[in-house]
Amino acid sequence: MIYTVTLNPSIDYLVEVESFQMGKVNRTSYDAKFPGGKGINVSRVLKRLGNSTTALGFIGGQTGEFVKRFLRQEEIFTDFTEIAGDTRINIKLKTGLETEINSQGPVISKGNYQQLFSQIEQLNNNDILILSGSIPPSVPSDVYEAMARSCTHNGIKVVVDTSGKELLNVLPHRPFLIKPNHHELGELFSTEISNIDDAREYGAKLVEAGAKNVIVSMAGQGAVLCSDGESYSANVPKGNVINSVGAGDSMVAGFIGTYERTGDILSAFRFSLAAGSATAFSSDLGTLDKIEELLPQIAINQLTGG
Ligand SMILES: Nc1ncnc2c1ncn2[C@@H]1O[C@H](COP(=O)(O)OP(=O)(O)OP(=O)(O)O)[C@@H](O)[C@H]1O
Ligand SMILES: O=P(O)(O)OC[C@@]1(O)O[C@H](CO)[C@@H](O)[C@@H]1O
Repeated sequence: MIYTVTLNPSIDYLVEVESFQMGKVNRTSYDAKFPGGKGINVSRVLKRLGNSTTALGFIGGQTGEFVKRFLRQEEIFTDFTEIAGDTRINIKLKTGLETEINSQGPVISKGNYQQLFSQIEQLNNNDILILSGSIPPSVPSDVYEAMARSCTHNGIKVVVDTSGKELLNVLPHRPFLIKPNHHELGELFSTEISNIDDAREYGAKLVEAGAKNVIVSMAGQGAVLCSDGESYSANVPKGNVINSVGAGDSMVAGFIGTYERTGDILSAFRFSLAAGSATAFSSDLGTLDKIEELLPQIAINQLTGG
């Protein structure tokens, strides 16, 4: 079974405003609510690909009920830890530009944290654990490191999609996949990643530091996969970007879902690009039909130099 962990789920409130005026009353031309949080997005895309997942994490209040109901309607298994506070609401404002306002979210008690941690300790070695998204201020900042340590000891594949120190600290525990975008990769090394060669060079450093597979996503410029002495690039398909929320999560889902079905890293990489772009070209997460339509446009090239 694939388990996703979302420490800080959300309702994503998508608001479209034409001719937005700062400091004025604006009226929406479109609005919609979706369950959000990176792990939950990964679960939703994996379901569309035909992979079964259980979504774990902290959930509470009426907003949490909305998230659970929505996931139930999509027939996604959940085993959330119920908390006293309300699941947050994140605003995704589309005005021509995309502006996001992500709330801090509710306080997580020590008891809540221990409850989630003991669920993780019960996973077994056929399972895959996907740890995705920001860590709420009330949760120990080494939570991903601690979960990764516990799982890799038990032979469980761990995927981590986060940034900064939290990402660096999981590397010694040999995560199966990490997926920094090029900005996040640059921040790790205090440099700028502006092309495929830079992404290959610095992605390979993360493999040396312990990651088995590293996908560096570069938005419209494509992506690079580094794994065990080899690296590959892939292009993105052509299309109209209307929503980047969840595009990175869709890449993680596309990679893991395909890897679980085929065991083939390159097919997984190709599918991950198609899934990311299918979401970027849709108002919600990309559908399987959309992903399959985009797949033929994606070519993989082996890169020289590691
Ligand atoms: N201009 C574009 N054309 C086609 N696909 C795109 C474009 N921009 C983003 N994508 C798709 O979205 C994926 C993820 O983009 P990006 O590198 O910005 O990752 P991210 O920062 O993790 O995403 P997110 O916006 O979800 O945080 C890309 O690999 C690609 O598949
Ligand atoms: O605040 P975090 O946890 O960093 O990110 C949360 C979030 O922006 O990430 C998802 C898209 O990747 C959204 O569904 C959600 O609102």
